[in-house]
Amino acid sequence: MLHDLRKRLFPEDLHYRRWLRMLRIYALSAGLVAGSVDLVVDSVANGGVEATTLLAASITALVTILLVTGAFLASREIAQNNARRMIRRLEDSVIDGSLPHMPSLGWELFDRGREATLRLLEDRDEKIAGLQRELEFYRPLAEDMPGLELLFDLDGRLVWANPAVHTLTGYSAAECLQAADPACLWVYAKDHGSLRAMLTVALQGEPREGQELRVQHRDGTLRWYACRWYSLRDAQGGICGIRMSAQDVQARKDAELKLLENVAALRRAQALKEHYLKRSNDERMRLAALLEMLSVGILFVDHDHRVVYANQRCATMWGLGDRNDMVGVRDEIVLAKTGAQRVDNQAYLQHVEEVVSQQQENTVYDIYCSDGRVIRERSSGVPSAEGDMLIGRVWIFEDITETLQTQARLTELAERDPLTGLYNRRRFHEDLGRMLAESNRRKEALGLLIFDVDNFKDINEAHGHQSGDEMLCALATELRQVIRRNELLFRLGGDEFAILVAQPTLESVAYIARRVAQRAEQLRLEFNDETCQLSISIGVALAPLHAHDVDSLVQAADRALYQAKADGRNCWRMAFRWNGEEPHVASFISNAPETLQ
Ligand SMILES: Nc1nc2c(ncn2[C@@H]2O[C@H](COP(=O)(O)OP(=O)(O)OP(=O)(O)O)[C@@H](O)[C@H]2O)c(=O)[nH]1
Repeated sequence: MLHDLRKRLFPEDLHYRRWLRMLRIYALSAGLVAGSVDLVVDSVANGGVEATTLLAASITALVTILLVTGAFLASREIAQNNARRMIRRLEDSVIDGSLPHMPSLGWELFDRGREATLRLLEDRDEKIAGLQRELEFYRPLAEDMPGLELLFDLDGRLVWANPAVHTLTGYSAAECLQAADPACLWVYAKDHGSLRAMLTVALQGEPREGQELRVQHRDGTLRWYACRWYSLRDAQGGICGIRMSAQDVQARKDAELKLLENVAALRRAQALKEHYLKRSNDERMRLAALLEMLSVGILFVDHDHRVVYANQRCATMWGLGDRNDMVGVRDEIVLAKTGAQRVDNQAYLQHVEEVVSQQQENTVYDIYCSDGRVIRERSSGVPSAEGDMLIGRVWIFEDITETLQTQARLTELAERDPLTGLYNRRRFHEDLGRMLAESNRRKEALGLLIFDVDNFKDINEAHGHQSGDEMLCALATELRQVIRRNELLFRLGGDEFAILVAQPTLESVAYIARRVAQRAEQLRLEFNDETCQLSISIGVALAPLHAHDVDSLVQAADRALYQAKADGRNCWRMAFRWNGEEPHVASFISNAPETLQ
């Protein structure tokens, strides 16, 4: 049995011999103990113990104790050596991954330990096999990852790279592993520092996400990658390596770049828009201030017929209160509210209807108000910025009452003779042209009487210029009373006057000439207690009887007047009938009206 045990557990003889030697020592010790005990027993049985016997027995016992102690120590060393040897075998088997040859020692304690160890090892093998299967399962996943997958050890050395590294960088996994600085083999030079910083942080157990760097392919092209760093931990939780997982984000980078460009373009556009908006607002404020300062009322109505803008002048002009209250109100409401102020509201509404429906441009319409005001209205369509449509209509209201009054006064001044208050030569020519045209159009006659005070120079010289003025004024006043509704009296200048007669007959103008001459003759004025009297000479011409146009009609009347002067004054003469030749002056005198017939 010992031999078998030796062969199974200790192939070397050294330990066996030591063990055998120990057994012999035990046997010898047992013999010595038995001999000494036998000697002492014999001595006791023989009736006494001799000193020599006792000494011999004592020495024998002492030797026996020493032998047993030595055997015990030797067997303990052997046991320890055997245990160490088994442990070494276990360690070896753990290292090379094989189950150790552990035969039974035949001792219960050792065998229990052996069986427990074998169970542990079998468990370990099963786990290893399981891990192996898992590894085989996951390996394709790791190797087929589309991005870069790299493993670094704790010294930052690359220990594994997935096959995709070849496609993505142009360097094979083997080339990467052999390179002195494999990561920097294909990381863009400007990003080497970033990569080292990321690796350092990851090795410190603080991996970060979202860091990006550029990978430069062997062919020189650059692409952006997003890196994720993971700490690989062992069973005790300590960091045993670093995994870097990098995904191509070039498309996202391109999109981001495009987005940034678009955002920049948008910002520029926004800034430009704000700039123009500010300018537009400034412009609007300036325009609003300008519109408020204008003396005209301004009303803008959009194409939906609602008031969009009205200045305060407009609101005040039409008695509509605050201009802001007008905004948003329909134009028909505004027209209705202001209708009572217009003399002929119906005509105005019709005008507005025509202007709006026919989209008339730059129309002018004078609105006569019941309070005496005259408001001139102008309107025009407002085109859109594109110019393809009208966005509304602007109405401008100008109170021209004062203007018209001033104009009337100026016209009066320009057309009136300041001395006598009669219409002057300018107005005479205007009215003559207008009435002659009207007469021609209606195929009616027009009569012209031109008369001159006889020897007025003498009156001036005799009584003074002032007296001459007074005489002229008195004559004008007198003749005003003679003039009828269809007759107009003018002072042509100096002592010369004229009368225009609408729709005359030869009889009627003769009658007027007589009447005028008589009233002039009857006029009496006192100068320096001296009664003064005057007479006039009259030239008469009719259109179209004696002339067809203004100049020839005046000329005919002038010639008749000249004839009256030549015939001794204080008479009237009529031009000859016009027969296409030079008109001849009639030789009728004022006190012979019957000869007209
Ligand atoms: N007082 C006064 N005299 C005027 C005015 N305008 C012109 N005269 C004068 O009127 C006179 C007109 O004279 P004439 O018409 O040429 O001659 P006349 O003396 O009237 O003689 P006949 O016309 O030939 O009958 C001139 O002496 C002018 O100086 C005026 O406004 N006031």
